[in-house]
Amino acid sequence: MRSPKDFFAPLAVGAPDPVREIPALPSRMIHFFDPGNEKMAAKVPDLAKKVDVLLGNLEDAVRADRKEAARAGLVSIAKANDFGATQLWTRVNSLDSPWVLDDLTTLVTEIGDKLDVIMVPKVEGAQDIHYVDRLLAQLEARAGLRRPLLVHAILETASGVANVEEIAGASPRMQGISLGPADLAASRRMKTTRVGGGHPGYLVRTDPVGEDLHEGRTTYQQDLWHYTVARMVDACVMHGILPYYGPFGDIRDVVACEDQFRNAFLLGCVGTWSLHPVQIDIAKRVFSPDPKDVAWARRVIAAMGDGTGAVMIDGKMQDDASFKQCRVVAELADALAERDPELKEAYDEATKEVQQ
Ligand SMILES: CC(=O)SCCNC(=O)CCNC(=O)[C@H](O)C(C)(C)COP(=O)(O)OP(=O)(O)OC[C@H]1O[C@@H](n2cnc3c(N)ncnc32)[C@H](O)[C@@H]1OP(=O)(O)O
Ligand SMILES: O=CC(=O)O
Ligand SMILES: [Mg+2]
Repeated sequence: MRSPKDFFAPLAVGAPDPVREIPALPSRMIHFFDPGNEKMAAKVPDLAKKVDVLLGNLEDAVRADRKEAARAGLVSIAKANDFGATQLWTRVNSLDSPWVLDDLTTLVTEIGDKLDVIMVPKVEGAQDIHYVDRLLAQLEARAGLRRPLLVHAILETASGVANVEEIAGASPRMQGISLGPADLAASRRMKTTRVGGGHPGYLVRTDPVGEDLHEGRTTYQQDLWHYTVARMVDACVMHGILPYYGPFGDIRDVVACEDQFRNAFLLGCVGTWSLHPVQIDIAKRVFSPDPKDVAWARRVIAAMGDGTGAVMIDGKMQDDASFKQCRVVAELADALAERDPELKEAYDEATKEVQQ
């Protein structure tokens, strides 16, 4: 184990100093595209204006015989475009694959100055992050990078879930963790065949009302991902990094997609993945706090002064704890408003209405 004293020392001579704090940049949607797919690649400059994060995906969903085209495509897209405030991430192939070494070597040396975060799939434990950490330091030194690349882990194996706290704290590069429900379901041998979302068979039923065990009993579908998302959020917060929901594969079902995203938002996630352009606006809507909630939060903060004591607002008791919740909402709204003039207007408008 590294000594805490050495945690923020570079892992290779000439590599940049690790960051001490993970920047809380807007990342409501991490938009996946296949950089080797010409149609998708052509949409990237436009999409960059609409999303917080663009992610060039090299792993699953890219055919084995297209891996090299995807990698080369990402290099040329990154070189040809300036994405402004939109972050550029990549998802490399898994650490046991024949492609990952070339993914990391090529991307860091060719476009390391353009990339913000490297997403690592199928992370099993801290050892996987340690491997990537040292390799990135060596490559950063070779490329002469002045800013360290950050690392994002996908939580998609049973052992990854069992080790999630140590993964979250394995390196100062750790930026965040996303739930990977599809691979996680396979790893756990869950009996589902979907990419994220619920399942009608996972339910609870009210007690019987009479002799007939079928009559008058309501069922409620339960969330398959509640435990994992909640555990992931705690691990991330404990280590000062950011939690995300992952993919929702039923592209047509925009309603259930919004529900799944909102559950994750309410539980503490800061964003999600968008797999198709239709999911971008859903993520934006869900992961930007509602103007009414922002107005309420600002009102509570104003009424609470230094944040101690208790006050009554519209019949509801507010104290230090609700003040802190309101600050989470208000600070997120302020950060998003800085980037999005429409949101700023909506938040300020709702705040004015509450003050009148
Ligand atoms: C479990 C996991 O690992 S999830 C993460 C890995 N998976 C992915 O990254 C999947 C990314 N998304 C996709 O590959 C595609 O969206 C698919 C295969 C799901 C659907 O693609 P299509 O059948 O082409 O969808 P559709 O016909 O609705 O697309 C409409 C247009 O949007 C484009 N488009 C679709 N998805 C994307 C995207 N993610 N980014 C940019 N453009 C896209 C299509 O190329 C098409 O362009 P066109 O109008 O010029 O023909
Ligand atoms: O990579 C994502 C997943 O759900 O698997
Ligand atoms: Mg996966």
